Amino acid sequence: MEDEILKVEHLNKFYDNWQALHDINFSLKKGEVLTLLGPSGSGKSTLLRTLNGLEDYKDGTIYFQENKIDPTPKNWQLLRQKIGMVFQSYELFPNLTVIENVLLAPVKVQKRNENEVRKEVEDLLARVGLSYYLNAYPRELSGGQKQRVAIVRALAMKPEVMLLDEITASLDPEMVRGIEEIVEKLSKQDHMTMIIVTHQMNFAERIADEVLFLENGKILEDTPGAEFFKKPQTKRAKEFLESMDF
Ligand SMILES: Nc1ncnc2c1ncn2[C@@H]1O[C@H](COP(=O)(O)OP(=O)(O)OP(=O)(O)O)[C@@H](O)[C@H]1O
Repeated sequence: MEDEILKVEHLNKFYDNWQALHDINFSLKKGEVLTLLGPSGSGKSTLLRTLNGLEDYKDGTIYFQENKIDPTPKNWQLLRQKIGMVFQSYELFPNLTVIENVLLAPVKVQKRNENEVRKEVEDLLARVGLSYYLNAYPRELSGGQKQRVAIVRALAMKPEVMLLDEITASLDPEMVRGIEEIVEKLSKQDHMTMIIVTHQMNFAERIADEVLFLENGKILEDTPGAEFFKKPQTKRAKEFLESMDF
């Protein structure tokens, strides 16, 4: 399909002998935001991590821009330049400053010109309100600021798609909204293609073009966001939304 960035067909994932993901199928088009919802332990993080090569899978096929991924470590290393990921726990290097954290991959991995990248990332850091913190260390930042750095670090690679794994889950409530606004702008203004795992239902409703509802490692629903939050198709999804006070 034209403009298809990611496609997953019949993906099965095991942890030892236990099956964590069952026959996962979906596709993601350029500019689209897919949100993974479901109860704790339903396999959302596992699926996201599999799409970034952080988890192996037993069978099934993942396509990136219509090319079948040969899931070798070397291929995933290359693909991580195109498939950016942001984690709940920031994963910043504690011994590097903000600007050093952000410049590391574009300069050392992508071998791009440092001055050129520096200009770009300074603009990105300004956009998220971090101009005064270029030379600060992660320990000097709040959780919300650290997460902004992590988002900019992923963006600095100019990825085709971003995977966001519960990126507001460790933040104080007053920080959550600021991060959500950054992600919403990324979608609405920059048309960034994203897959988002979140427990914030209001945010998911605002941002999701499509919702995958998972339970026990299976996709129970694949529904447009506008429909899912008004009228989920399955009883389980309805109960889930009620349990989230939605
Ligand atoms: N490294 C691992 N080894 C073994 N089992 C794992 C591992 N990681 C996750 N699991 C199991 O896989 C299942 C899915 O976990 P996963 O973290 O993907 O769920 P989730 O939907 O993201 O949950 P949450 O909303 O609580 O983050 C759970 O039963 C979990 O215990």
